[in-house]
Amino acid sequence: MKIEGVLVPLVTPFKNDQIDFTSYKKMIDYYISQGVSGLIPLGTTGESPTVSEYEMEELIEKTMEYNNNRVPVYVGLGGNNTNKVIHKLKLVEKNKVNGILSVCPYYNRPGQRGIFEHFLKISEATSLNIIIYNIPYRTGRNIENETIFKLAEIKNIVGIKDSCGDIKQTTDLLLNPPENFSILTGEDALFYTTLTLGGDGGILASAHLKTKEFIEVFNAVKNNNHLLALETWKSLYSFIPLLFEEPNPAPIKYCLNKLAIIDSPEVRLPLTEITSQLKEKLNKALSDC
Ligand SMILES: O=C(O)C1=N[C@H](C(=O)O)C[C@H](O)C1
Repeated sequence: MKIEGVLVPLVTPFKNDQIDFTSYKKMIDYYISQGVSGLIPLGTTGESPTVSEYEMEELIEKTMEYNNNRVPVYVGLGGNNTNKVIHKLKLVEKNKVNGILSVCPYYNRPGQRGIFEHFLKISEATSLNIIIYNIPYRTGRNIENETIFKLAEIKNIVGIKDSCGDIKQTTDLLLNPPENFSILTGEDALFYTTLTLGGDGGILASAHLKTKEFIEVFNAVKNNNHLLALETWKSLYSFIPLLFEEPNPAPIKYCLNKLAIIDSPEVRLPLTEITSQLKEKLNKALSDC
């Protein structure tokens, strides 16, 4: 079954450096009420690099408890040590998640064969569905379309979160979509473009804000109402870059705190609070939220 629509890679709210589960439950209830198609804890936006294994287990359990089978849940689980990722699978499989979002190995910069073998070994170690995550500007490595086509033939590799940063590569993939394989953008500014080229949706940090508008763009394109889709997209297009002007998710957490959705905007080092200049810009942008 295709994964489609707007999926939110949930921030992990902290308060005094502890996970703030009260805010987290409020977020989950809020985004489900807005009509999102899925939740993704422990993505980049969830500050996965600075969440401990113990916190990860608790966060997944609480996600499933608060979600209560309302929408699909895909957990961010990736790394650059294949055996370590496989070891961590056990922490995820205890819960009835729909699958994992697994980032291309980073820092050790494997070749295409290594990238393929990495995901093949993970796919053989679990029955969970896997969405592969291609984001060269973070990992230092691009998963080429040729590798994606080979990975798409593996039964439980069910889709890709495409942040390849190359519109030709993205277009070539979208115009030659593998069968039973969902193509979701992770490049927020390309959400509308991805949909018009036949993409299935997006995993969008920016959809923490103006969530209904993102969903309206998706629904309008699916209903071939491109006038409405484009008009709605124009209202979002200038807002999105503000949320990435400083390292994600600090700008988003600032906005969620201003909107009283989370109790604190704190992030964990090496991420830091946003500058007063960006706060001013976001306050202006939020005034019409
Ligand atoms: O956490 C995610 O998933 C996403 N992370 C991207 C990033 O921060 O590079 C942005 C995208 O919206 C989703």
